[in-house]
Amino acid sequence: MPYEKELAAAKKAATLASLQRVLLQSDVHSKSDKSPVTVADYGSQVLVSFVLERELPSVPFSIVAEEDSGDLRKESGQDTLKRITDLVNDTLANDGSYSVSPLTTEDVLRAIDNGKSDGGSVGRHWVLDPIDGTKGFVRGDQYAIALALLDEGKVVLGVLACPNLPPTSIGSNQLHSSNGVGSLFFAKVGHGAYTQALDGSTETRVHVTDIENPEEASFFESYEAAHSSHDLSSSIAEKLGVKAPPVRIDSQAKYGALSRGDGAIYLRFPHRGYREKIWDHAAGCIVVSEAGGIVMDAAGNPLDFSKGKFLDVVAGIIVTNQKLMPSLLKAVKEALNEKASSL
Ligand SMILES: Nc1ncnc2c1ncn2[C@@H]1O[C@H](COP(=O)(O)O)[C@@H](O)[C@H]1OP(=O)(O)O
Ligand SMILES: [Mg+2]
Ligand SMILES: [Mg+2]
Ligand SMILES: [Mg+2]
Repeated sequence: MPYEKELAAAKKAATLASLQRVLLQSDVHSKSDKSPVTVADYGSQVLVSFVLERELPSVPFSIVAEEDSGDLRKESGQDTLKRITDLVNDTLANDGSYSVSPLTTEDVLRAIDNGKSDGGSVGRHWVLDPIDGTKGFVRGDQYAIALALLDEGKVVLGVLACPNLPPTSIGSNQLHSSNGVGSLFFAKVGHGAYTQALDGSTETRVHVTDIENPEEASFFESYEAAHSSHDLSSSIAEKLGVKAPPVRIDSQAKYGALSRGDGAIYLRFPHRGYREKIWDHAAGCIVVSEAGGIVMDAAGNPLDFSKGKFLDVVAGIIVTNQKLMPSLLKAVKEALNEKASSL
């Protein structure tokens, strides 16, 4: 079966990265674009790179990943580098699947730098967001480890590990895992989307909701208003006739929740000047598509992951089922036109 080994390796990598035990509020640093990064973001990138290299030793290796080692190579980054190295070694030792001598700080820097690839339309590239939704992670809310594989510019498999998303469906007031077990979602092109609890229970196939009436639909959007315009999504929801208030959660956990029918629509309208990255959508996009949903930009184009690390989308990203997409696109067009004429 195509991509079977790769999917098994990706599940193992994302699951291991989700087992890092960290003190949440500590170790938050600011990157040059002012967004936060934590010891766990780096640790997760190291663990995923380590597991993929171990599990797929014969394959040439390319990863397009969010984090880089620049700040950790500076004098001021030495403490953080040491903490990342300890965290990764603790996680590997607790898991026990790999008998290796502890990684050195050099090994850690090298593993982070494996993520330097530019991607593109030729060959195979892994696409990794080691912690997607860092702000959610720091708050103790939703976040995801998001890993996908591109082959000739197309997403062929994706895995989302969501440590704080309960394995049973969420309502708007039950967003947290009550027993501490999170959810894993995975999909391979042409083979459907599946979920299982992050502690390894049996897998079940997932489908997006088959709701046709927008009045029965609920929608997801970013928790952070700085990441996506809440005004625009409420205007779209109103035009469409959605009655329920928005369900705001961080990260690609939104794609996971949508793939199993917890909500019907995901609206994302980043503010002017922000460019979407492939690692923020590749895994979520294949999980939802294989669950029967559709992911498009606000002009109705499919997402193109073949152009390097950026996704050039028109205006925003919208996700829903086949039945609701035509009326959603119409509402989006109207809301965008209104916004343009009011400026
Ligand atoms: N100014 C911004 N606008 C939109 N998205 C952003 C912005 N800054 C960071 N992001 C990224 O948006 C995603 C989270 O979106 P949300 O949780 O709102 O759906 C994350 O990938 C986050 O990066 P990161 O991976 O560093 O957390
Ligand atoms: Mg980040
Ligand atoms: Mg992200
Ligand atoms: Mg991230």
